[in-house]
Amino acid sequence: MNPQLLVDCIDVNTHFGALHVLKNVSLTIRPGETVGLVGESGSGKTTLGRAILGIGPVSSGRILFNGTDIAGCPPGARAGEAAAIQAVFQDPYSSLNPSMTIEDILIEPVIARGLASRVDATAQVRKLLKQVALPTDAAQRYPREFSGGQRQRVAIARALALSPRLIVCDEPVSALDLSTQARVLDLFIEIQERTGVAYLFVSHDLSVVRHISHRVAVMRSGEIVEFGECDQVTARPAHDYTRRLLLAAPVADPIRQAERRAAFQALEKGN
Ligand SMILES: Nc1ncnc2c1ncn2[C@@H]1O[C@H](COP(=O)(O)OP(=O)(O)OP(=O)(O)O)[C@@H](O)[C@H]1O
Repeated sequence: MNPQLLVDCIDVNTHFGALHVLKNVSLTIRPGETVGLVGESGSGKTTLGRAILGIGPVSSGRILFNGTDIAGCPPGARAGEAAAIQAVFQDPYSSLNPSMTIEDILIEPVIARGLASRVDATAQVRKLLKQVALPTDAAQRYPREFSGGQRQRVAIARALALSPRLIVCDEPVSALDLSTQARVLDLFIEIQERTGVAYLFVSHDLSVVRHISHRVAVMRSGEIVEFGECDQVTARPAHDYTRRLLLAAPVADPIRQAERRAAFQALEKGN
């Protein structure tokens, strides 16, 4: 075991019936690091994220979390810190229960695990809302009263409620408009700087991954074909498939790219 690693996936395989989806996948995540996971639709990114979360199957291989093998172990059966691997998914509209107030959404994971009394958990809500830059009066409101970007902030706050060491972020900004994407990405970075949480950041969008990742893994047909420092992989890719992904990104949607650059530039100027 390497003590410098938070997550160490070793030769992970997943089959869905006859379909061999993950093929000897090895990938590491260091404490406080963001690893971007890119690849075309159907390449197996979500399957790997779900395996790490304990909500998807593993046929063989090991997933070490802080040295403990958690492969095939559902979240409820995970001991200690491994219980606190959290997730933020793509769709902020369907991932929040519409009949619950934001306060109830935020305290539910804490109460469900018996980690705090309702009174203590409620006291945490204000802090969580502040962490994601939502007003404290949001607590008594319902998801329908918020925009997509605000709902994704609620989903991030819910993930933070258990003080996780890792959040699996599966396309967490894909459903948002471009300026909201930039602001939510900025929030992910700010939270990481403050808390030291690590992210596995799954996206088909290389410009998003480039903005947020320390290292990038490229997945093709269930295999990691390239894994390295973000600058290295995106500026000097070693694999043809990565080069094709990089070439495809700006050409496929030049207007989106220009808008995104403008949004990031505005962010960098503090607008
Ligand atoms: N529960 C399941 N049962 C059967 N096949 C599945 C299941 N989940 C995923 N698959 C298949 O596994 C393959 C990989 O899917 P996965 O969702 O991991 O890809 P992805 O890279 O995340 O794609 P996308 O970017 O479109 O979300 C696909 O062929 C998919 O149809």
